[in-house]
Amino acid sequence: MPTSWSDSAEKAPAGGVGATTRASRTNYVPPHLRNRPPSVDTTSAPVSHYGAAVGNGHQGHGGPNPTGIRSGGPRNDSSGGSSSRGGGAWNNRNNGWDHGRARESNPFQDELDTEEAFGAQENTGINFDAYDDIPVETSGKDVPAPVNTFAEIDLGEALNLNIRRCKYVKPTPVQRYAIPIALAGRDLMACAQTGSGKTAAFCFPIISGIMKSSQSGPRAPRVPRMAFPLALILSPTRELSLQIHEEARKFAYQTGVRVVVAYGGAPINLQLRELERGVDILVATPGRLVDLLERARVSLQMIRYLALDEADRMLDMGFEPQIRRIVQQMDMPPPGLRQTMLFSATFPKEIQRLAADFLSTYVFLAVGRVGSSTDLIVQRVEYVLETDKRSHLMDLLHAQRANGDQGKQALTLVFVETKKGADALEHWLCINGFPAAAIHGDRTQQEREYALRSFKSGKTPILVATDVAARGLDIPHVAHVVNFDLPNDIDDYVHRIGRTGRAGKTGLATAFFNENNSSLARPLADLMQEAHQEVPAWLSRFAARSNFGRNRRGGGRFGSRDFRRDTSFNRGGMDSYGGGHINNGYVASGGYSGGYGPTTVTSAWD
Ligand SMILES: Nc1ncnc2c1ncn2[C@@H]1O[C@H](COP(=O)(O)OP(=O)(O)OP(=O)(O)O)[C@@H](O)[C@H]1O
Repeated sequence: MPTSWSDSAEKAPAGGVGATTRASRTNYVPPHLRNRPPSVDTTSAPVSHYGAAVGNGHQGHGGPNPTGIRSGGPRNDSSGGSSSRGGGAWNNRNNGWDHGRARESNPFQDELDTEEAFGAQENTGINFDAYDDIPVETSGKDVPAPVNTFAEIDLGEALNLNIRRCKYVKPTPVQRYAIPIALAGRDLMACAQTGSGKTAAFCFPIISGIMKSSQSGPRAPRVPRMAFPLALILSPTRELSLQIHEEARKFAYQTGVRVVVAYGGAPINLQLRELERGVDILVATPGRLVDLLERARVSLQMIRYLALDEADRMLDMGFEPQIRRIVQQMDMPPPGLRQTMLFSATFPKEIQRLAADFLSTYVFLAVGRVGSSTDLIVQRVEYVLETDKRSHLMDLLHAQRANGDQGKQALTLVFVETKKGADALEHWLCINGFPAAAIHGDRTQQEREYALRSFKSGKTPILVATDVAARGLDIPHVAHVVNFDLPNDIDDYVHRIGRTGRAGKTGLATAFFNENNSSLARPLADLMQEAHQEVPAWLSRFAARSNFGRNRRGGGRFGSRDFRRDTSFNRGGMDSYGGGHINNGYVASGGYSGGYGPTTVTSAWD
């Protein structure tokens, strides 16, 4: 085992300039140098500022490494790396890639700006003590063993350096399990609690896989103005796609793997231009991707990795037809020929059943909630009549302000049911002296992004949101989530409160409950109990009266359980299910039940 992962990354300078020239770096041939005729190359092998040797005469491709040829298809990009601001002219052999990388904008800069805005830099590392007793369950055939450190995984030096730049010292539980599974080429359905690092869990293997396979794989056809990404990451909202893109750019910084984002509400021409410059990993929302496919500007025939973030949401009634279209009815290779990874904090069994269509002999991974990060969120439920909600919220905000919690560092996210309700509450808060912004599907994309920026920076420390902001968004310093209107579905509640208490930090979630929320009483009481929260007596009485939602989540200690464990399912026979394994002393109960109703599609979702 290597001494320490940190040891190796530590020695590299922060900017990467002058970093090592070790062979692992030379394998990857950046997009714009692939499939070029051998004629114009230099005879020497200049070493790039970043350690990647380029311009060697071998077959006209990069590097002194004789195997450093990637046949993965034409990449008309000049910028190199993942930045949209990369430079250099296309086919600029002498300084193209190197030059492009040198000009790759630093994706870590925005983070520095945010840290500055919030004053003293916080420890951004995960509080790993909070994860020590986390139950983990895997099922499927021949599940690869988990790792304890990044050092145990061969992710490649450039990626390791970026992990260190991200200040990730140890992998989170989902990363410990998911990364080796994905690196082994296995399909994966992973259910892990909110804020536990799922993005990196699917990005690392994709980036590493693309880097390592640069010398193998089939050639993409040469079709003018058509992009052939190797990996596709789909997410349900524009903001989440943007966030994944930002994260992936950091992980891919100076690796030569180029990440492009395409999402609705933004000018398509800019996105087309980015695609024309070459793309290895495409992060997209389904609607915009369908548009690009219909315009024949993107082909999925080279896809080797497909990741669905918030996969249960992507496969519910709202998105499923579009996802089927993209994954099954276009030119994407079928399961088995591509690697598919589905991630979410919640995975209803109906959705698991649907998802199985997209997977081949997959591993199911569940990282439990009890004794895990959801415990970091203190959950309170208060009985509040509809007519009293505003004054109740005002009391909360005044108390926060009096306690000094509403300082620059404490952000409050308030969830409401409707877009109109969001507008009205934002207005009311502002005229009552609480700077607020709002985000929902009727706002223009510019307005949405502005609201999010203003919230993140602390300029408007309150954000009123519909469910468009419920999933995936990783906003540091959100100290309080208020469910002004509770959702109808307990899984939506899980995602909403997960906007606080992220990466091992603590958070507070307050819900306003009244008769209108009766159907949520039982699953909410169950969830709170599981997470060791105090359940008010009146809520238990509501729950006892209610027949709704019994075992709604069906996951017991986990966000969900592998539906293949159901006896009914097993009778049907599925050869890919190879039994299960539970860690940390938790024993499989076996007897969990389904009971999921149809997934609710909230009106406010974009
Ligand atoms: N190994 C790690 N060490 C320290 N911080 C990490 C690590 N992995 C991820 N993080 C940080 O944890 C935070 C949450 O990660 P991420 O957004 O991927 O969570 P998630 O599981 O996708 O959450 P959600 O279910 O809400 O989408 C991010 O700020 C990320 O940078």
